[in-house]
Amino acid sequence: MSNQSLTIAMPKGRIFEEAADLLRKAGYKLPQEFDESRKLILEVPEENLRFILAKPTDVTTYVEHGVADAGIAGKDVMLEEERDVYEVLDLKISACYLAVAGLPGTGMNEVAPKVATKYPNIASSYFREQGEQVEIIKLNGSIELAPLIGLADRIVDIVSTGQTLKENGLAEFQHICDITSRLIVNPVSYRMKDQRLDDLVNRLSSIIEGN
Ligand SMILES: Nc1ncnc2c1ncn2[C@@H]1O[C@H](COP(=O)(O)OP(=O)(O)OP(=O)(O)O)[C@@H](O)[C@H]1O
Ligand SMILES: O=P(O)(O)OC[C@H]1O[C@H](OP(=O)(O)OP(=O)(O)O)[C@H](O)[C@@H]1O
Repeated sequence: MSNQSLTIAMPKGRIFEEAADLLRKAGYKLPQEFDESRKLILEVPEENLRFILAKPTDVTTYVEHGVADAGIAGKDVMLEEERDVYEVLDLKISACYLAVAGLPGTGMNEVAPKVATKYPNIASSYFREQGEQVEIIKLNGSIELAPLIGLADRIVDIVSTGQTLKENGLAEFQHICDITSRLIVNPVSYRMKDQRLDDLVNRLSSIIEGN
């Protein structure tokens, strides 16, 4: 197989552990330093492989610009950003879903309905498809605060265990879509480094299918 160099963008944060585990099971020698150090670029010279560690929402940027050949990103980020990258494999890790939630027993304000979210594009297309005209308010975190404090009637946010909704006394109204992490590839790398990327996909696929 060709020994072209390969750069893979890895998400920091909650996806990291499952993604690293999957790559290690697929035989990629992620240095142990990865789990402990603050270093952001780690080389595996014997495999001509380099990993970069990025914020989950920035992985798509590195891959779209071609400074990383491949990366791991949540489907939520892919749907929100519509980047020019190929989504080549469902890694079936970091499962969660996007939902509409709000205060139980409340409807939307009939005159000026407001929806708070970290995902303005996903939220506006969802409500457009439902035939509802809403004002979208972009937040960057603690989305569940919005209905509690009177900023919005509804939120669109990630639900995983449901604990955050429960502890804040919110109800889930609609399930929008299921989310898992995906392997994404830069379109030029896909052509130029096809053997190495096929190998990556095949090795990861056999682990995912065996899980
Ligand atoms: N409970 C959850 N909350 C948020 N994201 C989740 C959850 N469970 C799985 N995910 C997936 O993990 C991805 C990364 O999560 P998140 O954006 O919270 O990253 P982080 O690095 O942990 O936090 P931050 O981006 O604030 O640094 C999401 O895009 C989503 O696909
Ligand atoms: O269903 P659960 O298991 O409770 O998980 C869902 C929560 O986790 C995420 O928030 P995160 O922890 O990323 O914090 P944030 O508010 O800063 O986005 C998400 O935005 C929800 O608030």
